[in-house]
Amino acid sequence: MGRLVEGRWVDQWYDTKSTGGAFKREDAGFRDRIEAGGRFAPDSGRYHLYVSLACPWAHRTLILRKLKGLAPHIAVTVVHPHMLDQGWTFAEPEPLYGYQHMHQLYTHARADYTGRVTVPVLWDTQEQTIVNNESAEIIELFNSAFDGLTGNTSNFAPAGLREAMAEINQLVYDDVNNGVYKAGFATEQSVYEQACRSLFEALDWLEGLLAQRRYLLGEQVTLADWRLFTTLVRFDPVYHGHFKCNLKRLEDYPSLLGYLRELYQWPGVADTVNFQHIKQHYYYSHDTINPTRIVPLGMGPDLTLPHRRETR
Ligand SMILES: N[C@@H](CCC(=O)N[C@@H](CS)C(=O)NCC(=O)O)C(=O)O
Repeated sequence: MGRLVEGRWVDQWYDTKSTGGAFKREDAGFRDRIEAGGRFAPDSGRYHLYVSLACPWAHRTLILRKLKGLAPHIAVTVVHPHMLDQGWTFAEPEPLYGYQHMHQLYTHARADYTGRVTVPVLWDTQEQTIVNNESAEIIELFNSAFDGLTGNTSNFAPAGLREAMAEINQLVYDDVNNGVYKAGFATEQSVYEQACRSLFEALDWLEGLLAQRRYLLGEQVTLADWRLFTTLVRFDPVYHGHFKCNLKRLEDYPSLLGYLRELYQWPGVADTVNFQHIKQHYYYSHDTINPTRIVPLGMGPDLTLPHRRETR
C-alpha cells in the first residue's frame, strides 16, 4: 500500500510515528458536486463509479446507487480485494483506459497529485477527471442530483432531519465508522485502548437508542442508517478479530443485530454485500496486522433470519 507524492507512487504504510501511534485519516482530494447547469451536470452514462466491495466507505455509494435507481445510469468497476504494494488494482484492466492500478486514474485526473489513493471514486468520462472521492458527499449527490433523470424521488436526507442527522453522523463517524480503524491501526497500547473503549461506548448508546426507535432518526431510514450499516455488517466477521474490537460482538447487541438484519434485508441491499471480498481484503492486505494472511473462517451472524423490528 502507498500514496502518490507529486504524481509519483510511493509504497508506504500509514505513518503513525508522527502522531504518537494514532491513525489519522487524510481528507479526500476531489470535492466537486453534480448539479444541473454546473460543470458536472447530471446525465445518464456520463459518470463511472470505482469501488472496492470490501470498503465500508465505498459500500455506502453502492447502496445509494441501488436504492436510487442509478444502476442503469452509473456503471461500476470493482477493484481486486487485495490492496498490496501498488495499492488498489484491477483484476482485469479497467474499462475506460485499460489501467491496472487505481493510482493511474488519480494521476490521469491530476498529474501532480499528492495524497492517498482511495475508493470510492466518482469519475466523469466527459472531462476525464474525478468529480468526488469522498463517500459522504457522493451519497448526498446520489440522493438527489439525478432525480430528474431517474424519477426516483425517495429522499434519505429530508430537510427536517438534516440537523439531527449531522449530529448523529459525527458521533457514528468518529467512534464507529472511523473508530474501528483507529483501534485497528493504532500502534500504541493506550491509543488502541481509548479508541476501543470509545467505540463500545458508542455501540452501547446506539443499542439503547435502537431499542426505542426503529431507525437512527425515528420512523424513516436516512443516510445516517446506511452509513452505520456498512460498519455493522463488517463487525463480527472482521473488526472484532482483525481490528481487535473485541469487548463484545455485534451478536451480543439484540437491537443492533435486529437493525442490521432489517437493513440487510432491505430490497437490493444484500446484493451490495460481498463477504468474500470483505474478509479477503482486510485479512490479506494488512501485512503489519496479519502477516500470515490467514483468513479466519467465521462469517458473523446469519443476516437472513427474521429481524423482528416491526414493533419498534
Ligand atoms: N474519506 C474517504 C475515505 C475512503 C477510504 O479511506 N477508503 C479506503 C478503503 S476502505 C482506501 O481506499 N484506503 C486506501 C489508502 O488509504 O491508501 C471516503 O469516505 O470516501
